[in-house]
Amino acid sequence: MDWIRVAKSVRDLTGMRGRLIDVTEEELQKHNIRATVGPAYEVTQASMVYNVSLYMDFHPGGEEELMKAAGIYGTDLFDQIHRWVNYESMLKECLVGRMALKASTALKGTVTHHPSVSGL
Ligand code: HEM
Repeated sequence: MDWIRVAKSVRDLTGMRGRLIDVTEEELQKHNIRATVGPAYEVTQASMVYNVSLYMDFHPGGEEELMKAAGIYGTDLFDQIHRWVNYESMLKECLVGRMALKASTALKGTVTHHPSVSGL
């Protein structure tokens, strides 16, 4: 069966029962391995987070390549290889949520190192 048919036929592909979540940095990093039951997450453009566990076996570039972007912000790698690929449509059923914005992310490298706010 091809990927599109699989994606359409599997009920609750992400295991999230249709719920979308805000994925924290910590949560994303936990999913950097391919688990048999648990998901491997991948982030692409617009900070969407996808569960690519099932797609893994269908990726024309292979599992090893796809796993390079698991658990991290994978957009740059993705774009270097195939900017033209319509991941949004291909992975529609695999969407887990969006990256949660952390207050400290915006401050990283600047205010966080200031002695008066070092507790951040
Ligand atoms: C996250 C979602 C991704 C999707 C939906 C996806 C999808 C695809 C598709 C549709 C192709 C075939 C393109 C064509 O023949 O024109 C492809 C090929 C390929 N992908 Fe991905 N990809 C993803 C991520 C990645 C990442 C992160 C990497 C590398 C780090 C990667 C590496 C490759 C390589 C090397 C090929 C070429 C295989 C070949 O032509 O022999 N892909 N991918």
